[in-house]
Amino acid sequence: MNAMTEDAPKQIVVATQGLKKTYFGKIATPVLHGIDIEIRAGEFVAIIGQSGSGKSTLLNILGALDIPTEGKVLIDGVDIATLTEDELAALRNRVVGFVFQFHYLLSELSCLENALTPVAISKGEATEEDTARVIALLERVGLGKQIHKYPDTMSGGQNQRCAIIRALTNQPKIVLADEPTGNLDSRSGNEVFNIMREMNRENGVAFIMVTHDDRLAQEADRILMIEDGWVHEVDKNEHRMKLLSSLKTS
Ligand SMILES: Nc1ncnc2c1ncn2[C@@H]1O[C@H](COP(=O)(O)OP(=O)(O)OP(=O)(O)O)[C@@H](O)[C@H]1O
Repeated sequence: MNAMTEDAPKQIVVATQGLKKTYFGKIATPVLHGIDIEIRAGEFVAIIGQSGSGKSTLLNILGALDIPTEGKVLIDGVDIATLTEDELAALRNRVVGFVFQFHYLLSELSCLENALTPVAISKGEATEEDTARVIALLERVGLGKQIHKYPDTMSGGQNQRCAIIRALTNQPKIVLADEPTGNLDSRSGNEVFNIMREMNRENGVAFIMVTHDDRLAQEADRILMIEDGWVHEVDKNEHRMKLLSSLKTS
């Protein structure tokens, strides 16, 4: 590889331009006022901000689970407003993986069957190759002995690790994780985070993670903060200093 290709900026996998979101209920709630962000292949980005600031709203829009009131969302270079419902569902299934605070594994399926569901949805049936690949991923995250177990016989951390592999099964370009460690004790939370970071580094999948945990945010490549409806990039050195002083006083 020559220096030019090494320095070439990575592909933008998700971007927003002038993104606004208002919820219209009895009263209108403006949440996002005009967001321009770009996330590149292989980046690990943390989204932080106070409760109610709009983190989940932004993440849901980035994954095309919700639509903006104004502005553009480009997923893998495609302006999603130009797609039909079916095209959007196909793009989402091919390019985006999701991890939520609660694992949402299906209780009647084993760990392996749960992890294979995105393949089953896109292809109808998993091939032997798919199954072997997903078993290898489950083994990679320490679930080799759990593959035939059901969610209610696995720990919270094991279920969340299975949910992460499910998000990676279709070899997406982006994984969106909404407080993936929020329901776990700190040890399991750290394990789950480390697995996401390893998967990000090994497979070059971009991760966008909403978190309330400033220690985990500090481990990301970039930190974006939502404040008063706007997003700004947080200087990681300043964030580290604040984190250290809060740890000293706590
Ligand atoms: N479906 C909805 N209808 C109306 N208002 C909504 C809806 N969903 C979210 N909101 C409001 O939008 C704002 C942002 O919510 P959002 O869940 O995105 O915040 P958040 O930063 O993820 O919060 P938290 O950290 O508590 O999970 C909040 O004021 C919330 O009450």
